[in-house]
Amino acid sequence: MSATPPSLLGGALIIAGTVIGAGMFANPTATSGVWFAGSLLVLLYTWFSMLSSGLMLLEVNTHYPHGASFDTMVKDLLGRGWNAVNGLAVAFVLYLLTYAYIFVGGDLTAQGLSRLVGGGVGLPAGQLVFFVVLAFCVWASTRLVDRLTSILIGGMIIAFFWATGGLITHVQLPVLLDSGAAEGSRYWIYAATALPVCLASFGFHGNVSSLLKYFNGNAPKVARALWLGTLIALVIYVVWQLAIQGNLPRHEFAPVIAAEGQVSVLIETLSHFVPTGSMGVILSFFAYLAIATSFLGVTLGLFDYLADMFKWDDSTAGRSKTAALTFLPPLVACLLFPTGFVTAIGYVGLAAAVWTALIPAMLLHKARKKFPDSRGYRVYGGMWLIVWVFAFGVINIAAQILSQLEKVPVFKG
Ligand SMILES: N[C@@H](Cc1ccccc1)C(=O)O
Repeated sequence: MSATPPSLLGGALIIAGTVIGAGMFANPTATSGVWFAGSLLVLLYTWFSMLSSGLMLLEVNTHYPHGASFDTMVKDLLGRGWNAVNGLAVAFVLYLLTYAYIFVGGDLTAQGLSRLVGGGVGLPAGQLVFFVVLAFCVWASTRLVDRLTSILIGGMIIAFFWATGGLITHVQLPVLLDSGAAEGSRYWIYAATALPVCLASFGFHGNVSSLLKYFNGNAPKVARALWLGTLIALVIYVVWQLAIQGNLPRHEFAPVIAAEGQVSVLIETLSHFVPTGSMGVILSFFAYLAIATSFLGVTLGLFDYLADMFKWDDSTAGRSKTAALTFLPPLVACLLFPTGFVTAIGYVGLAAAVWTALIPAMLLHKARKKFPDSRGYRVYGGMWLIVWVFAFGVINIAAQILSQLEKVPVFKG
C-alpha cells in the first residue's frame, strides 16, 4: 500500500470490497424462505451487529502497536487456547471462501467461455482457468493485487447499478410482497437458513488492523470508514434483494434452491420472468468482478497468514510453497467434492461467527478491564453491546447447526 494515508472513501472502498463478495450471491436464495420484508430485517440486524463487532475490534486494537494482528490481541487478552480456536476458525473461513469462489468463479468462467467458443466448456475446465489466472496474480505480487483490486471495485459498482437498474424498473409489487401466496404461507420459521449466510456476507473483520495501520492509528477515521463501507454494502444488498425478489416469484425459487443457489442458475431462472437480454451478461460480469475482488482479498490474507505461520520467506521458492498450500487444498476439494454453494457459505457464517462476533465481544470485555482509564477511541453501547454481539454470534452458530441437522424448517421452494 502507498505511503500517503488514503482518503476516507479509499478506506471505505477497501471495506466494501471485502464485504461484497460471494456472500451476496447466496443471499436471495438463503432468504427465499423469509422473503423480502423478512430479509430486510435480517440484513439490518446483521449489518448493525457486524459493524458493531468491527468497531469493537478497532477499540481493542488501539491499545496495541499499529499493525498488531488478531493473533497478538487474542493471545494477550484471552490466552493461547482461545488463540488456537481463533486461528483455526480464521483459516477455516478463508479456505472455505476460496473454495466457494473457485466454485462460483469457475461456473461463470465456463459459461463465458462456452459463449465465446460456442458451447461445451465444462465446470472443471472453467474452475481451472479462473483459478490459474487469479492465483498467478497473488503469487506474482501483492502490489499487482492492490492495483487490480481498486480497478475491479470501481468496475464492480458501475456494473452493479447498470445491471440491476434494468431489473429494478421491472419490479412487481405483488411478487415482492408475495401477495399471491397460498393461504397460511409461513415466513419467519425459515429465518435460520438466512442468518449465517447474511453474517458471511457482512464479514470484513480481518481488515480492521491493517486499516488502522494504513490510517496511521487514526481510530475515529477508521470507524468512519467502517460505517461508510458497510453502509455501501447494505445499500447494494437491499437493491440486490429488490432486483431478484421483486422479479423472481417466491414459489418459483425451487430450481435455484435445488441447484444450491448456483449463480448461473439464478440468472437463468430470472431470465424467464424478466426480459434480461444483455442484462444477463452484465449481471454475470458484475458477479465475476465481485467474486474476483473477494478472491484476491481473501487469498492474499490466507497467503500472508500461512507464510507467517510457517515462516516461509518472500523468495520465489518461499512464495511458491506458500502459494501451493494456499491454493491447492481448495482447488482439489472443489474438483473432488463439489457440494453446494449456499451450504458452503452457511458454514463460512458458522466459523466466521466465532471470530467476527464471539471473540470481539470477549476481547472488548477483557480490554476494558485491562485498560480501565484509556482515553482513546471508545465504541458506543457499553456492556449491552458486548452482550448483544455475543448473543448474535451464538444465535448464528445455533442457526447453522440446526438447519443442517434439519431440526428447523428449511424452505425448498
Ligand atoms: N464478506 C465476504 C466473505 C468474508 C467473510 C468473513 C470475513 C471476510 C470475508 C463475502 O461475502 O464474500
